[in-house]
Amino acid sequence: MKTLKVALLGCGNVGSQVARILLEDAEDLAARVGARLKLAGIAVRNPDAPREADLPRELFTTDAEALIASADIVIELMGGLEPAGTLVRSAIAHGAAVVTGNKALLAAQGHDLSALAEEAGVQLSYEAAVAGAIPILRPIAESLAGDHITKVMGIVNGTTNFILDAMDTTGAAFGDVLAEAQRLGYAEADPTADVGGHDAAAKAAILAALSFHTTVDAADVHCEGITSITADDVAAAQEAGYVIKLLAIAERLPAADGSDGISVRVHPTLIPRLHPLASVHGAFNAVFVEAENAGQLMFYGQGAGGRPTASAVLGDTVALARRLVIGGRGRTRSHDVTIPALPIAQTTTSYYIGLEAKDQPGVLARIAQIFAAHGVSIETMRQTTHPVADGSGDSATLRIGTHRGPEAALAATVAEIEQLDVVTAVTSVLRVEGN
Ligand SMILES: NC(=O)C1=CN([C@@H]2O[C@H](COP(=O)(O)OP(=O)(O)OC[C@H]3O[C@@H](n4cnc5c(N)ncnc54)[C@H](O)[C@@H]3O)[C@@H](O)[C@H]2O)C=CC1
Ligand SMILES: N[C@@H](CC=O)C(=O)O
Ligand code: NA
Repeated sequence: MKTLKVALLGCGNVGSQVARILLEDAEDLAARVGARLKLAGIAVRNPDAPREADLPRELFTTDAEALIASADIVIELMGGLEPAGTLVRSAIAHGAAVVTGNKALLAAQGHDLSALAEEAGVQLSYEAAVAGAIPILRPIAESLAGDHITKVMGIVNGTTNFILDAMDTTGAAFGDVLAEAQRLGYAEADPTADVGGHDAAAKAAILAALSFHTTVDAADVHCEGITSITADDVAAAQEAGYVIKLLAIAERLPAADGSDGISVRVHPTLIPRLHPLASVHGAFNAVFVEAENAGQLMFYGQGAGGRPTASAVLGDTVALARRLVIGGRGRTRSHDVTIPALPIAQTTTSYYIGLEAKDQPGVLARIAQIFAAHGVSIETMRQTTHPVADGSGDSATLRIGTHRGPEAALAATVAEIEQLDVVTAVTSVLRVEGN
């Protein structure tokens, strides 16, 4: 039986599990591939660092380039742009097939790397980069290749879902839950990538590029994280029958001139508690895909963590190893159309607004007039009154839900309401999906 040499770059949460599976399941993998997958070495910064899995010391090296030079398959699980980018390019130049879970690298340089791989006739696979263990990129790129995807919407960051879910179900504090997500291996090396929405934005860019057969610049993804979400926001959402989730949304929309555009965005979103995405708990992820002929599809599973992510890495490795056994050129994704990215102002959504106003006659009418002036229709309004701490009278807490409208009109409405002398604070503005 033929032997394919595998070089592993990085041995952290995911890499250590990939190494373990390659060693423990060697016989099964050989039977599935039709060739032995020999773990030739593991490149790390410190070969003597303690590892999750019990791995032979002689596999470790600090010389990644030497390892790559003799490999048939290179698995990059270091993370970050450099040296990962240079090493992936080096692997492609050597004619090795590449598997990576590095969404930051793919969102920033995926187009160039795919073009290089295409030119070199080598395979580049990255199922682990989006929604961990969930098979989502292969279904989009292959199973739905004969359809037209119109929208992709999902929970694609395990860390933030873990945090928001704990805030919603146990009232836990943000910082404590983040520390737990780090301990469980869900968070990125720098967790601001998670809580700031950038990890989800990188995944949204990858999803949009594959779904719409185009190039998506990570800078074109509108990105808001969850750092400003408070326990009050969570409680107000609960009261109104919603749950707050960080959603990544990519959709095809008509641009202002009537041509086609795509909107790619990540932001905290209210969704009704009966919506299927509301029941995605912990570090689980779920992605909705809408296609012209297939209709609605939903993919659900573990989006983070060493073992689940290693499953996706091994799936890619087996698939491309099978291709190496059969022979022939590999095929990576192709971008054959350019669709402009639309600014967030050109999307359509609905808002749920929380504000504090003076409890005086005429206040509601003034607020309602501003909505009307911008053509924004109010769907629900709730008011509770409470005394102001300094004894100067009563304050009204207002929660206003709107019908769907252009984002630009909704944002202008909020900006004008903030200027009203009777409004003491706009406490939260969240978009709503799934109504
Ligand atoms: N942890 C997770 O749940 C998921 C992670 N990913 C992605 O998989 C990749 C790996 O993630 P983790 O295993 O969680 O990261 P990690 O931080 O636990 O492990 C990274 C490994 O790479 C090594 N490394 C980093 N820079 C290096 C350098 N310059 N030279 C040699 N070795 C170097 C580190 O020593 C460590 O062994 C990242 O791109 C991440 O975004 C993707 C999906 C899920
Ligand atoms: N940090 C990421 C890991 C998986 O991609 C997450 O929390 O989802
Ligand atoms: Na995946």
